[in-house]
Amino acid sequence: MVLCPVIGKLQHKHVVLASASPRRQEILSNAGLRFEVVPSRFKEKLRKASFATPYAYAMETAKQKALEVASRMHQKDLRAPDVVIGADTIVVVGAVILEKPVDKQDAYRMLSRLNGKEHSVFTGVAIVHCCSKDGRLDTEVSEFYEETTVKFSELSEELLWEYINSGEPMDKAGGYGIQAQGGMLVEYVHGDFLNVVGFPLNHFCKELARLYYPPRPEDLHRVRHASIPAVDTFENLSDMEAGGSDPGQSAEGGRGGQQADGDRSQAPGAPDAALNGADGRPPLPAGLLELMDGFKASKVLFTACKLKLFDMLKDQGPLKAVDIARKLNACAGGTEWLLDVCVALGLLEKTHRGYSNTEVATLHLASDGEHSLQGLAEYNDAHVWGVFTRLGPAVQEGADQTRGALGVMEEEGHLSQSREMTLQFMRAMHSLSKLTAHHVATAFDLSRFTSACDLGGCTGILARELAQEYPRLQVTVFDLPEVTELSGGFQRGGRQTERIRFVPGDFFKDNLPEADLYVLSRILQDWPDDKLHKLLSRISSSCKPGGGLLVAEAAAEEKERASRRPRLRALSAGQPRSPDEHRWLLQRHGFQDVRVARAGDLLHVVLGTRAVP
Ligand SMILES: Cc1cn([C@@H]2O[C@H](COP(=O)(O)OP(=O)(O)OP(=O)(O)O)[C@@H](O)[C@H]2O)c(=O)[nH]c1=O
Repeated sequence: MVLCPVIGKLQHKHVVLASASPRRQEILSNAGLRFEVVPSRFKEKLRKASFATPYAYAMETAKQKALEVASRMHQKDLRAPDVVIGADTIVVVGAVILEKPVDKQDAYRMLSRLNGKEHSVFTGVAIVHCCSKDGRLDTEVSEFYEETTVKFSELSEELLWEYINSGEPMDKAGGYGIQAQGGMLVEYVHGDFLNVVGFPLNHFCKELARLYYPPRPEDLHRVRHASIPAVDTFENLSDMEAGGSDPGQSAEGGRGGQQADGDRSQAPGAPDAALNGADGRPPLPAGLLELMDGFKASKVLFTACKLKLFDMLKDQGPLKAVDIARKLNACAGGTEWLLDVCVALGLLEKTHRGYSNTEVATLHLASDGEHSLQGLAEYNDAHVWGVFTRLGPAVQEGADQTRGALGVMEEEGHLSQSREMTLQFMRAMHSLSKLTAHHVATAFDLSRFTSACDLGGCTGILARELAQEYPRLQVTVFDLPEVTELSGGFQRGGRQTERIRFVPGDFFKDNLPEADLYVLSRILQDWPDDKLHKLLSRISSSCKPGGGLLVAEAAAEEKERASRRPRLRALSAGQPRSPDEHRWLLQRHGFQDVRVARAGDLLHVVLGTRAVP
């Protein structure tokens, strides 16, 4: 019996599972799918370091597995199957990717790494639609991934070896099988269990639904409308009809989809195949409509954050609209309207019990979480929003282009503002740095340094990460007095904070604190060339031969420089520089052995060693 109608869509197709994994076969046949098994011969040997994220690696491996089977079958019979499914499961702990152990020692190394800790299990899936044209194989690939968090209990050596000797770990990523005896090692699982076992069935069905059941405009859920005049054009349905409001996608950025970099919105001119009329009319310009409405979605997000909606639902959800309105002291109709739009944007979920946060909202939009981006939302609403309303005049009148079309930076730094504005800016930087600090601190091995000075280190998030990562390191955070004065409010306890001190000063005017390693994280892009050279030359004079300079900036490889996020940021903060430009800048200021590394999805990091002058 096929429970899920979308699986039925594959019933009359020749479907091939390009996998030798008995678990994948079982999961898919239990779901009612009929398929042939043709294990892939693709060797899992892609260079992991060349992928920005572990899931990009898993998706690419899954794709290559499926494509290898499709082309082998096509070569053999000059006929390809209709659909080939490939999958790859990896276990990720810290920055390390674990696949299947090669022997018992390897299994022991893997299980010891996982012992007592949380890790992620990613399965990348590729669904390849094949068709033979004039003896040639044409393929269309849809790919996605699913992440599940698993925590292992503290396990004794004896138990680990007993488990290894059972033989179970050997054909399983990370060296364990959660569905069998390995389940005894696991304290908790967050997310799709079957994803850990080897195949994310639920996400697979959603992907099939996306492919086989494109939404008809009349089926799309209309947002009920109370009266909030500034954004009332929501009623015209363009968000919905444009297909821009798939909850999981809009809120979670890079999850799933064809692109691994998170920038998966459709290009404005690209036709939306799902809505393309067969009657010769031009296709609906879905990407364009989505662009036109982008500002409304941002404002909804900012407003909900400002009302502390996500905090309320984190602690008290699910709640009915009337109760939320009462607690907010707001109009019931307007509140319900806002809540429904948040549901459409993937920020909230609605059930018969009321509204509750989605996972992404609890993680990133409640104010107290370790990964909260509330500060960034608040700053964008209070400051950046207003700046962008001046884009038209700025373009016409011509602002200082090296500082971005908007030329928003003040002469001597953007913090010469009110205390509240400074705090808002600090909260925004704090939110963002929490996402990136670990990647910056670990992009290179910095253990040879014993003292570091983070110039413009703001609330000390990166300093904390450095101190945590390098137990010998003393870290100075050097920032403007108005910043260091307020930084106390951002400190959390912890042993490493004893090795962090805050020193007030202006890096253009005051003596820089002594250090073996100077750090500039997201500083250089804010300054025009003259200021940048002044700053680098001051660092170069303070840095002793053998000392280091670490620069972290927005990832701006050539191909990414044309992409959306850096371009938009460039409007208010100037053009991002590429890793090669940073390498050249460091060399020009007396640093040698300059190395470049990627730090997570958002930044690249450059490290140079001060040469003897
Ligand atoms: C974490 C975990 C993994 N696995 C198995 O680990 C293999 C991963 O390896 P792969 O490279 O993705 O697949 P494969 O087995 O080599 O098959 P193929 O698709 O032919 O490459 C798959 O089997 C999965 O079930 C479990 O059975 N239970 C678990 O808890």
